[in-house]
Amino acid sequence: MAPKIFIDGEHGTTGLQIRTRMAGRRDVELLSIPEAERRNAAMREDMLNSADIAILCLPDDASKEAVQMVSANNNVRVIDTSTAFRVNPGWAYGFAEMDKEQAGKIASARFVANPGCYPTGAVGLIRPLRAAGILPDGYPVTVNAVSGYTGGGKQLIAQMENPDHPDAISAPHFLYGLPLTHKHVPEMTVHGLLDRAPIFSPSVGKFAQGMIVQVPLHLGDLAEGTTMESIHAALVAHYTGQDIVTVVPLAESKALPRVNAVELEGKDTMKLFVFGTPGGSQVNLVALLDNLGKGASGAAVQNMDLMLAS
Ligand SMILES: NC(=O)C1=CN([C@@H]2O[C@H](COP(=O)(O)OP(=O)(O)OC[C@H]3O[C@@H](n4cnc5c(N)ncnc54)[C@H](OP(=O)(O)O)[C@@H]3O)[C@@H](O)[C@H]2O)C=CC1
Ligand SMILES: CC(=O)N[C@@H](CCC(=O)OP(=O)(O)O)C(=O)O
Repeated sequence: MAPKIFIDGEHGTTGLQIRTRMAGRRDVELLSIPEAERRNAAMREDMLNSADIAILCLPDDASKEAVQMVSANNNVRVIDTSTAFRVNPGWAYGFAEMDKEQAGKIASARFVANPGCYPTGAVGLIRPLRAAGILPDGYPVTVNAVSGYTGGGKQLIAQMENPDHPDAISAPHFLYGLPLTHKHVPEMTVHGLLDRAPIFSPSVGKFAQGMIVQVPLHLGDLAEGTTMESIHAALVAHYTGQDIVTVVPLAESKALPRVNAVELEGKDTMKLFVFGTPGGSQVNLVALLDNLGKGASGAAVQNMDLMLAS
């Protein structure tokens, strides 16, 4: 019998994209409730408890409520796409490429926390350098990023796409998270293996799907002898053996005049770049992804497949 999958929040931005990715799959049975009943708690509870894997695509509070609904039912495994459980030690962090053991941890977990879009890029760049001893304790890491506006879900999509919306946003690019307390900072700190919280400055551009995450570094403040080439080599070594996270060759990066935020739109992969001048004193590490691909729905389906294979 095909395993049953229920996407709670299937009519939202992340849920819809998971459904699209699952369309035509015969190896799973999708459980569904009509859009008009999406907030019907009794129906959701029934579906959640009928599923082999429940994928939660809900705001944090609704996710916590859904987890309560299945907590006593050991037959249901959960993938949560919200921020609610990402630094909870009882949950496996759903970034399969972050360590060699992570895919196995996800595969055998009952509870998997899908990473945030920005942390996917930031952790993807930072963690290998911490693990290799290149990024020392106390380094003042900064993370600057731009996201497609679908990252803000249905509400931000309406504000960006509908000029008649009462809170319409006309800016082609805006900074937010200005108090520097974005909800992704704890996740970047914990899974980036940082001992000091990074300064995180997010922004949104007038494009639907895509993301650039930047981590600029001063080489002189890293482990002795660190160069642009040794950072690149550490990233290559970390991501060898899989094909979802690609480290772009230095010669290829050097030839690029610009990085296009929407290059990976619709794809579930992530590209990492090391920019700078050979022999120079600074580098800029860049992650390129689709906020709804490797940053959300693509990662959720990847995690579901790992769990189904176990
Ligand atoms: N968009 C993105 O790029 C990313 C999103 N995420 C996370 O994924 C989750 C979903 O976000 P996203 O898809 O963007 O959000 P959306 O607002 O687009 O969709 C959320 C869906 O959940 C429904 N919902 C809200 N509250 C409840 C409730 N109490 N009970 C049942 N259903 C409810 C909404 O219904 P209604 O229409 O009635 O509000 C809507 O269908 C969030 O936790 C978000 O942080 C993670 C990574 C990236
Ligand atoms: C553009 C935009 O608004 N992005 C969202 C993050 C999207 C994401 O990763 O979602 P989680 O809420 O699941 O972490 C934000 O900054 O809150």
